[in-house]
Amino acid sequence: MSLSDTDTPPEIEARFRGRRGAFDLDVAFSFPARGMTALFGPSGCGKTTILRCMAGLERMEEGRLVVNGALWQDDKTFVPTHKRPIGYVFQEASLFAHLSVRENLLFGKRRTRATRAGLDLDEVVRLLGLTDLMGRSPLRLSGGERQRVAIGRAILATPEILLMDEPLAALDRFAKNEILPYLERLHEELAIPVLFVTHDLLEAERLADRMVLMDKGLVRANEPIDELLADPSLPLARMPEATAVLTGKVTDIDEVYGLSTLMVSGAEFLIPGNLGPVGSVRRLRVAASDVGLTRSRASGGSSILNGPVARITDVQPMGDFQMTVFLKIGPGGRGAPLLARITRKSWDTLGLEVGDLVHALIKSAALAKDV
Ligand SMILES: Nc1ncnc2c1ncn2[C@@H]1O[C@H](COP(=O)(O)OP(=O)(O)OP(=O)(O)O)[C@@H](O)[C@H]1O
Repeated sequence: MSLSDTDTPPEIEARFRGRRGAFDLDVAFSFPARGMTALFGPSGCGKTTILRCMAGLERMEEGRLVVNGALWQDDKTFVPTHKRPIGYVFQEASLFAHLSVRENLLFGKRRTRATRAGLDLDEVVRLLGLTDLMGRSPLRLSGGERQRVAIGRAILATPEILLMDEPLAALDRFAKNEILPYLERLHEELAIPVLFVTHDLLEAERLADRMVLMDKGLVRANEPIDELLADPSLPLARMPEATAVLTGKVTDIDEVYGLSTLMVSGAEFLIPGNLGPVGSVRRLRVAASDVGLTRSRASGGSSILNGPVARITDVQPMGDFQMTVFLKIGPGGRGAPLLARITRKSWDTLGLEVGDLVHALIKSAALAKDV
């Protein structure tokens, strides 16, 4: 029975075990063959090694890799790199200096296999904003522009999976901010699954649907990003900059007040600015430190527009004086996860307990940051 005969959506299944010098890698994880998955963890935890194993650039003592039902590696099989339909984007774009941007992009396209329909050149050029660069030499591009071309070239080869190894790491913050919106757009429109390595949490929060969290050669967690960031058993929610991501659909634009309504699991949010056409999917990052809690919302008594009902699912001390409160939005407490950072005094004064329903007050300015 082929995968298409079952209800199981296509996925990528990887298992690699072996030693490099003093470093032991022992990972087994799978992720859906759609959307963006971040491979996240501290320096030296094995992220690049995993990507290289997936590309067939390295072969571990034990390995198994299945991509969309096709076996690329097991005890007996090892599909060589040049036969793997992958796109690989490195930290530094390696473009052909003697070719124009257009020729570099078409070089990717020439390798296109006929089996899988992908984006055509015009779509890639539009998505990555390359129109004005097409005739230029890569030597006359900024780092961010070069990286956009490298990503475009990789996509035009219509791979089964796009592997990106810290594609933004070589860029300064300004260039990163310039390229991130293009990647967000790609995220919306690209059918090819992307596995990208990063140790920048902000990148993962903005782009990833899922995160594989690594530590010392092991996978510590592999979950949808919204759940992972707010998982009380993992370290990310305990960091000072702990942040939740909320994904929702734009349901209304109020031109008079300049507010967009975003329908998130469990509540509607009013977001300053025009978030784009009704129906589009948008993501909000909400820092725990931008969320306060109250038991009741006195009518008309607050400038805060967003105070959805949420249930407290867990609480952890953060140092001596603060608490991290874990919430699920909605009266049933089953909606999107959210985090709040409040003082221990407020926790005690309000007499809060796990299981309580509260209002999570979110500053509008905090919601307007990325959009
Ligand atoms: N061929 C090798 N021989 C010896 N040690 C190796 C070899 N390849 C990788 N290592 C070691 O394996 C560990 C994991 O390396 P890897 O590059 O995968 O980490 P990483 O998580 O991608 O790190 P970074 O975020 O710094 O790029 C490191 O300690 C590295 O020194």
